[in-house]
Amino acid sequence: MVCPTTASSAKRVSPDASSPSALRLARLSKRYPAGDRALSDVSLSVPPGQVLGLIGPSGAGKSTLIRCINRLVEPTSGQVFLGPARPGSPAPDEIELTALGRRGLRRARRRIGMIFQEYALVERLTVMENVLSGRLGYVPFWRSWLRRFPPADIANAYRLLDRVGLAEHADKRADALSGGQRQRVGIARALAQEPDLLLVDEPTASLDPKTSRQIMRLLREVCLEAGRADDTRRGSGPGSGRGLAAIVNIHDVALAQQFMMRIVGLRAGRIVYDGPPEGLSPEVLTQIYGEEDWGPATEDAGHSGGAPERHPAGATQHHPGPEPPTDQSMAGAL
Ligand SMILES: Nc1ncnc2c1ncn2[C@@H]1O[C@H](COP(=O)(O)OP(=O)(O)OP(=O)(O)O)[C@@H](O)[C@H]1O
Repeated sequence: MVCPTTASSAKRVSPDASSPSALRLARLSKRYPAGDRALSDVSLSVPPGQVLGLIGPSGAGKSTLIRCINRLVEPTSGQVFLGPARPGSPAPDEIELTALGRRGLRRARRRIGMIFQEYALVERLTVMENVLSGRLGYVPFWRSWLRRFPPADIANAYRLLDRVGLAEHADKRADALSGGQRQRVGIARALAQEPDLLLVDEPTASLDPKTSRQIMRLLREVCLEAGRADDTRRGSGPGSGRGLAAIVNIHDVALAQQFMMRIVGLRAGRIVYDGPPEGLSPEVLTQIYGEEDWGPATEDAGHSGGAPERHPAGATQHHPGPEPPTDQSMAGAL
C-alpha cells in the first residue's frame, strides 16, 4: 500500500508560499468515460524556472496529467492555474485554465509549449517552417497561410535554431532529420511560442542514450537561460527573476535524477513522492513503482563480467558521473 504521508516526509521541493507559481494544480482529478480513474486529487505548485520530472509506472497517469494541464484532456474536477506571465509578455496575472471558454483557452495555450515523444513535426515542411509554426497562435491567419511571418519572428527562429544546434539545417525538410535533430526542432518550435510553461511528454523515449542525455541537457539549459534573460529584462540580480518552468513526463529514472530539479512520483493517479532527485532511495522507488530490488545487480557465480544495473523502466542505467547542477538560478528555483 502506498503511503503518501511517508512519501511526503522526503524533503519537499516546493515554492516559497509568497512567490507566484508558474503552474498550480488544485485537487485535479480525471475519470475517463470508460471508468478508469487516472488522476485523484493531484495538487502541485511549480515555481518559475523549475524543471520538474514526472515519473511513475505505466498507467500511473503521467500523460493524463500533462494533458489535463492544457485541457487536451478535460479534467473531471479540480483546477489548473497558469501563473503570471514572464517579464516582457502582455499576458495577465494568474489565470484559471479550467474556467476558460474556447477562445480564452486558445489564447492561454499560446503560453504553454508542448514537446512530444514523436516530435509532431510537419514532415514535408522545412525545419524553419516547423519552428515558425510555433508562432501560429500569434500571427494573422493570412500571414501563416501565405507563410509570411514577421521578420522579427524569422530572426528569432534563426536564433533558436542556432541555439539548438541546427542553424545549418534550416532549409532541410523535417523528414530528412535524425530523431535527435527532430526533437531539437520540437524544442525550438516550443520556444518560438515564447511560453511561460513547457509540457514535455516522454521526450527521449525514441532516442538512444547519448542523444537522450543531450536532449535533457538542452531542455534544462533553455529553461535556465530563459530565467537569466528574464533577470536581464527586469534589471534584477541572478536567480531572482522568473524563467521557464517545465514538466517532463519521463520513464528513465536515471535521466530524471540527473537532469531534473525536482521529482514528482505518481502511482495510480496519486502523488506518492515530491522531492529532490537525490531523495529517490530504493524505499521511495518501491513506493512509486512497487516491490523490486533497486540495489545494484549482484554477480552470480557464473558471471564475473558485471551485469548492467537496471532502472525501473527496464533500460540500462548509466553512470557517467554527476552533472554540474551549480547554477545560481537553479538554486533559486529550488
Ligand atoms: N483515452 C482513455 N480512455 C480511457 N482510459 C484511459 C485513456 N487514456 C488513459 N486511460 C487510462 O488512464 C490511466 C492512466 O493512463 P496514462 O496514459 O495517463 O498513464 P501513464 O502514466 O502516462 O502511462 P504510460 O507511462 O504507459 O504512458 C490508465 O489506467 C489508462 O488505461
